[in-house]
Amino acid sequence: MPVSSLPNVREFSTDGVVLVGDLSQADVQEALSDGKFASWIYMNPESDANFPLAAKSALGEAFKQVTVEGSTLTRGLANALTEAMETLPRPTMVQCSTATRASIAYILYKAREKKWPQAGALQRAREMGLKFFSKPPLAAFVRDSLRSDGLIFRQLFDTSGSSTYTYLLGCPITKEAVLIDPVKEMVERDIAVVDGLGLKLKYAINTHCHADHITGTGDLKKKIPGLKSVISKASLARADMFVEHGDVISFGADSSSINLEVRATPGHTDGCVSYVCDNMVFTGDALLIRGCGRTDFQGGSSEKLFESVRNQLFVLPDETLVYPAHDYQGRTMSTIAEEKALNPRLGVAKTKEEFVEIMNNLKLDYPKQIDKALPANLKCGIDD
Ligand SMILES: N[C@@H](CCC(=O)N[C@@H](CSS)C(=O)NCC(=O)O)C(=O)O
Repeated sequence: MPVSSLPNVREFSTDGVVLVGDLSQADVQEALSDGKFASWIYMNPESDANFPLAAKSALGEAFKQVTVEGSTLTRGLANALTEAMETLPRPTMVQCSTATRASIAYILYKAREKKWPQAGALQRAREMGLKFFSKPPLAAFVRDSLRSDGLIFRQLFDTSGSSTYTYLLGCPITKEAVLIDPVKEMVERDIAVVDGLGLKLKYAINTHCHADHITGTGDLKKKIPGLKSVISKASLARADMFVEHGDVISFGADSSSINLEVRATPGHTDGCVSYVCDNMVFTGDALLIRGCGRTDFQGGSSEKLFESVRNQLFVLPDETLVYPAHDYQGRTMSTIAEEKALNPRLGVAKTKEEFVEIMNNLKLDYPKQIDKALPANLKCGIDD
């Protein structure tokens, strides 16, 4: 009998992982035949009537029983499941009553392997149709397990005039930290916040080559030896490290590293990227609160921006927190659900044609600092 005919079966052949529900003893024997499975994880207690005794006897150390039920849903359990998935030989069978809890083991393992932040992992789990979403306590367990425990986070505002938000993210264990979109005029403030929290800056990251202010990256690099600047390759700006869609910037402790997933979100400029971290997305000027970045200079394209927001940002879980690079009305954050419903330019009710029409008629003044900001930012914020 092929594995595909087992009850509630879900095969991830490239990972050598099969998720399955309760099996008859005959199915267990069949699954073990010809060495089809080199390891097995069973998620019900040993007392369960369907306990696959034959698998335990045949596989010895490669058989792991890990009870996944209400009272055991802790970070310790998530770590044990992930470790079992990482270390057991392939192919491995992951079994529970209906393959619902088994899907938890799979997403925890894939998120660690691919360094997906929580929001990115949950998006992919949804796209894969993993069954744990059908049980709210299990979905909550997965969400909590994928959070970056104790992540340090500060939102800092440019009071010198550009209304830019700079974001500080830090690891509570190693104290490594990154700044997203620092502003030249606010560098002393940023350093004071970093020092005050006992953090060590590793990366100064830009979402794009800004036109309205000079990045603080160059000055930060002068003051903090070893600090690396980061920007997208497509921005054509100077930096120590270039990122592209799909890259992950990691910092913090190995065991619980903090991951920033890079998503290309061109349209405001061709080199715009957004960074997904934990349950947040830092959207730069691609998606603003109830708005979006203008598309009338720096290679801007309304069509591209529409695709970027719809295909890279609105696919994130609804509860993902949106942190933009600017707000001109004192708003600090939004969510993907809010922007999908309420963004007057590109909420889901708007077509691409309507969006392009809106963008063609914004009639915004050019940013006051554009003539000095653009050349400086192409050189990592060095103003000469
Ligand atoms: N008045 C400001 C510039 C305001 C502006 O154009 N903001 C940009 C982002 S910075 S290039 C934008 O895309 N705005 C979209 C919008 O709808 O406001 C200045 O002079 O700096």
